[in-house]
Amino acid sequence: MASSSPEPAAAAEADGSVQIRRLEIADREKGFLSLLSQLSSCPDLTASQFAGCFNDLAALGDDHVILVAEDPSAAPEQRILSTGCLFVERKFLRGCGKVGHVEDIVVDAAARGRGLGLRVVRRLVEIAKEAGCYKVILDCTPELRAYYAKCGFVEKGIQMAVYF
Ligand SMILES: CC(=O)SCCNC(=O)CCNC(=O)[C@H](O)C(C)(C)COP(=O)(O)OP(=O)(O)OC[C@H]1O[C@@H](n2cnc3c(N)ncnc32)[C@H](O)[C@@H]1OP(=O)(O)O
Repeated sequence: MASSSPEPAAAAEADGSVQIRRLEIADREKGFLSLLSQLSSCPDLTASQFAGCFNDLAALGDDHVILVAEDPSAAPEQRILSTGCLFVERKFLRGCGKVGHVEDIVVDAAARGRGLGLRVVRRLVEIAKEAGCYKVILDCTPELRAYYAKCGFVEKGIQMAVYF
């Protein structure tokens, strides 16, 4: 019996055509915001609102890196399969040291379990190391301990927050 073909996203992941790169302004049209809405509240933004936020963040240069994973074979508005962010905090401590903060990691529900989340987080950690950060930290729920352990993180301290 012939085996069924893999889904397009799985095939693109398997043949290496899913590329991880920095966010581009055109990614608004490729499903970037709907992907983020799988993580938290992310109302749609007009092209002008998106461009304003994109340009503000781009002005931070390599201190604010947003990566996306794109499947060029997917429908145009569903090409962004994963994203993650690195914010580099600069300090006086540790001889003007830098700390990397990993934020906003998400993989499209249809593309989970194929190693994309791991690839995005590992790349962000590499970028932080290349930027001279002495550590990389993140906040997550207890359910994600095992996932971030696979990404190379160890549990340290507790998270506290004030929400407005
Ligand atoms: C700092 C933050 O942003 S915290 C917020 C994290 N994001 C979310 O919770 C959004 C919803 N969830 C998702 O988008 C995805 O499920 C993610 C990002 C958590 C994982 O992405 P995926 O691409 O599915 O993970 P990936 O396939 O790379 O898994 C890597 C390894 O971690 C394991 N893993 C993945 N998710 C989990 C989990 N929830 N719990 C335990 N282990 C997990 C996998 O089994 C795999 O292990 P293996 O290499 O031994 O097979």
